[in-house]
Amino acid sequence: MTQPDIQTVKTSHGQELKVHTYLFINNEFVPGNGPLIETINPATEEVICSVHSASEGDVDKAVKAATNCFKNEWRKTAPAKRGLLINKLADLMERDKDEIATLDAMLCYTRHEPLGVVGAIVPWNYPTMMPVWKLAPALATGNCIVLKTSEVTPLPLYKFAELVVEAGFPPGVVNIITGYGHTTGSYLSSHPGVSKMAFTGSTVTGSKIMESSASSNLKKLQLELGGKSAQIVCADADLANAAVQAHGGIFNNHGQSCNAGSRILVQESVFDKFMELFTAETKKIKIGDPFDKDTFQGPQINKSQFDKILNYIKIGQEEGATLYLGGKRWGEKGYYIEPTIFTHCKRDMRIMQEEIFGPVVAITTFKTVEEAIEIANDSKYGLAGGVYTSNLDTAITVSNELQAGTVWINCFDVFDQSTPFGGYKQSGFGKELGKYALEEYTQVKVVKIQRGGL
Ligand SMILES: NC(=O)C1=CN([C@@H]2O[C@H](COP(=O)(O)OP(=O)(O)OC[C@H]3O[C@@H](n4cnc5c(N)ncnc54)[C@H](O)[C@@H]3O)[C@@H](O)[C@H]2O)C=CC1
Ligand code: BAL
Repeated sequence: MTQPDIQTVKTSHGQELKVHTYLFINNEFVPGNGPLIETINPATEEVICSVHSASEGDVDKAVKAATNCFKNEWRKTAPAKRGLLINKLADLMERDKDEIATLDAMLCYTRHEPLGVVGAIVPWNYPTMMPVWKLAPALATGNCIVLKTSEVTPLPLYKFAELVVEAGFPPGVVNIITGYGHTTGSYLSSHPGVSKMAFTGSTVTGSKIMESSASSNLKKLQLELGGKSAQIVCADADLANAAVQAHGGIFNNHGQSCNAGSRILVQESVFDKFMELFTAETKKIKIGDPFDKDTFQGPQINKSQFDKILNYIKIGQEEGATLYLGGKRWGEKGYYIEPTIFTHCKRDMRIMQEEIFGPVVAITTFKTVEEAIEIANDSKYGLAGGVYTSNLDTAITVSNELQAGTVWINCFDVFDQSTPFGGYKQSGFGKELGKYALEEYTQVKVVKIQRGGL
């Protein structure tokens, strides 16, 4: 026989309280379908009461209630109204504080503590910047770090290591190692002495690191993974600006950026004009020696990336996209690839879905902003996105609706160390930069003190 929701219980001081023992779903106390769970008074070892537990069906009900409310109401409720409700709840808690305090502890505070030894694994595309994005918040919050550079670009970090010594850091605070991913990287991410892994690289490797974390010691994780970011060019945009920004958005660092705007969606009515401006911008690219100050585009990082990119260019042609510009090796020596533009791309083509990580952009058209949002979100990735428009409503609608961790408006690839960066969906989780990064490298301890005993 099921017990009533409200039970009268006695505290160890003999005080009588009425407590709920049912589940709270959709603002109602409802009986749970799991077994009853006894609440034990740890001071007396006596049963205070039994509470209902949730079966899988109850969990489904609670998730469904939260999902419905999130979609249809709470997400759209004005922050001011949310504030009023939260304030009202606070007033009610204050009114009933004695009762709540009896059921809880009395004096309570939190401490943000370092995690201990942080492991970091970085890629080759920004060999100094990616490590620094991890080192700075890790050290500032009191952690020590073991950082594995990419086996392809170890050198800058060893120069950095010299500066660590010169600056006077105690030995052991910063440790930098190099090695292959499947050996050194895998060992580091499985190491029981490491409390957290911070990783930037491919989504495939990110999921391996998640497995290593799960099977070793449940390390806290921060994963900054791949991307296939969309740049949406609306008909009302300043097209000259859009062409310049979208160009940098894809071709900066030869396309070797996780946030590269490698899909460009152009509103049908301005397609020809945009292509004229964008192509003119692309043709200005000076390819050559990376040490020459006029060079915009140097070689790709290595033969394997070079081959991979050329293979994607072949795939794009085979899939029926129009090769509008470039598409070949540049020169005869070095891993140079011509800046390459595909047009008439279909959203399910591999060049629209997969991270190429090279100077290759896939362009398609759209009729309405709603359609552009749908195409942009049709990706397993969600790192970044952009919209070019002169309409504030459009800018706000697109930035609200894009499933991406960063949205640029009338610009692209703009970074600032005070604003956080990180992905949605399979672009990973956790934030780098800004104060959010500090949270990634700390754990919060709650201290509750029973007053009177001290
Ligand atoms: N989103 C981003 O920032 C990056 C994305 N990529 C994508 O990944 C593709 C392949 O490039 P890769 O250099 O092979 O990327 P990757 O993700 O395999 O390598 C990045 C880092 O992870 C390490 N690593 C590899 N396997 C590991 C494992 N099993 N356990 C622990 N660490 C491991 C590597 O040694 C390197 O330090 C690129 O074409 C590009 O599409 C690559 C680099 C950065
Ligand atoms: N563009 C900076 C972040 C990255 O590509 O990894």
